[in-house]
Amino acid sequence: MDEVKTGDDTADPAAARPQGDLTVRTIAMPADTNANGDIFGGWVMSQMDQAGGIAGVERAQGRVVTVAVDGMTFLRPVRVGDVLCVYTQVVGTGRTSMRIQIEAWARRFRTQVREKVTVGVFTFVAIDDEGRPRPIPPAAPGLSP
Ligand SMILES: CC(=O)SCCNC(=O)CCNC(=O)[C@H](O)C(C)(C)COP(=O)(O)OP(=O)(O)OC[C@H]1O[C@@H](n2cnc3c(N)ncnc32)[C@H](O)[C@@H]1OP(=O)(O)O
Repeated sequence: MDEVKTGDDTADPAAARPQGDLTVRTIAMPADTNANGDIFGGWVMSQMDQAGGIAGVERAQGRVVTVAVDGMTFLRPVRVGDVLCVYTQVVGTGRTSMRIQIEAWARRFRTQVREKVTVGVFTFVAIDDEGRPRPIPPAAPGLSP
């Protein structure tokens, strides 16, 4: 699989910046809370899956499905009123599959404070109209991988 290196911003959290393109931006609502009053991890994963799907469709120029999720880490809770911003970056492609690094950041309610809340690498497979894997087309010039 062709892979690209991604930035490691763990050394200096104060200097941390989202990696990738802003793909989904949405607000966390009361209906998405768990018994603790925080937002369900499943809701955050769903937003990440949708963002990965958008990035995957763009890269694969057609339908894709999620086949695997690796290294999902919930770093901080998301709270009602936070703006969830999901960033995506294609970090590797195989014949029919793509690995997309996805970061979710929360802009805290009524502040400009931004925190990384969840990260994971999702694998999507390009599929044809019958749901069978199809080859990923070559990347557009200047884009990698
Ligand atoms: C169940 C759900 O609703 S989950 C949510 C939505 N997702 C889905 O519905 C997807 C359900 N799964 C499927 O339809 C099928 O498994 C498919 C179409 C994704 C893959 O079909 P398969 O017959 O397994 O295809 P195949 O074995 O050729 O693998 C296709 C690619 O996926 C990759 N792949 C398959 N399984 C995995 C896995 N668990 N992890 C990472 N990559 C995988 C293969 O390495 C291959 O990549 P490559 O062509 O780049 O080398």
